[in-house]
Amino acid sequence: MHILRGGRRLISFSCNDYLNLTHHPAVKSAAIAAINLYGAGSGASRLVTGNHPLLVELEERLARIKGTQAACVFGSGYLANTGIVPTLTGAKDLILIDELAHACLFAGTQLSPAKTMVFRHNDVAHAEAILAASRAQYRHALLLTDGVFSMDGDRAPLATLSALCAAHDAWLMSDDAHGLGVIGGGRGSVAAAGDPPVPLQMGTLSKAIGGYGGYLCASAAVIDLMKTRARTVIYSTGLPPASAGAALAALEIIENEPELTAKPLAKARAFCAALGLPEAQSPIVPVIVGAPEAALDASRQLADTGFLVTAIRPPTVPAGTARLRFAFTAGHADEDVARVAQAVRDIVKL
Ligand SMILES: Cc1ncc(COP(=O)(O)O)c(C=O)c1O
Repeated sequence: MHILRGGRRLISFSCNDYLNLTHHPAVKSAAIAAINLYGAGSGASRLVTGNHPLLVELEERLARIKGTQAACVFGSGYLANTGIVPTLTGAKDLILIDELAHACLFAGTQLSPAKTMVFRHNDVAHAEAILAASRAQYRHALLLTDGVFSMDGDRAPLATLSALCAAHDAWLMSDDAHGLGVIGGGRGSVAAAGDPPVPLQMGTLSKAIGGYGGYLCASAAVIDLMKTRARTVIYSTGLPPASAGAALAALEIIENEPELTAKPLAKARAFCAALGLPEAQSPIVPVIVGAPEAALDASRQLADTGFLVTAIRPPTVPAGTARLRFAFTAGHADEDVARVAQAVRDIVKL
């Protein structure tokens, strides 16, 4: 939560370590124990000799939390998305993707020969219009969305998208990188949406889980396909034991400490209430400033006040929407949330 920058100790509102598990004693001990037992690295692709028992345990646990038949762990969230999308789609298929979906979902579409069409952000009617006009010309259709959008903090309408996909015989895939551990009682964005059918639930172990790695939770048939076909599984070294061990310990905490998992969203909501912003839907709150220089300047001024809040600029976000991106964690003191809100009020014209 604290970061040393240029010799100064700043309170960070820019870290995705929502539950502060990167430094949790049980998580660190589990990583050390995994190294002691299985070594520092996995030594090879999982298909060769890199498939240590902790990965299997982790997959079982992720599948249980997400309520799917099975799961596949990848080296990272980026590797997951760039592996999953081209494994599921071919030249005769159609991909629909939300315009604000994460860069690595777009990277996945670039690795697929399928036709890709972009729908307006969270605009189910636009996605429906595309499916109504085009679905029949393609073999399979895959709709891609973030569950929680990483730069805006809003959530996808997963229940409506699920119904849309069912009506048009399309697969729905959600990226829950910023949902697991912090919404839906800790189970993520699908749970928060009331558990609608979402057959492909991807995520990362690098944010609320506090470590590193990616995953897909899905049916046993899809997971078998990933483990035998996804290039980022087959041709990449298995996740190191320490990361798997740490993730298992983190998930144990997430499943057993609902009051902890509720905190980041509560802090984000207190911040929004203090500034008169719309209620936060996740621990991520953007304060849109507009011009890139203005965002950089506001970030510098906040640093002078003792807060690290990174400016996010195009091309990461659309032109004209440069912003301060706040990420709230369980460990942020209520006084610091109030103080940073006051600083924003002083620095940014809202
Ligand atoms: C929505 C989303 N998906 C995927 C990723 C990539 O995950 P990883 O950092 O594990 O590669 C990120 C961020 O890093 C993200 O914000």
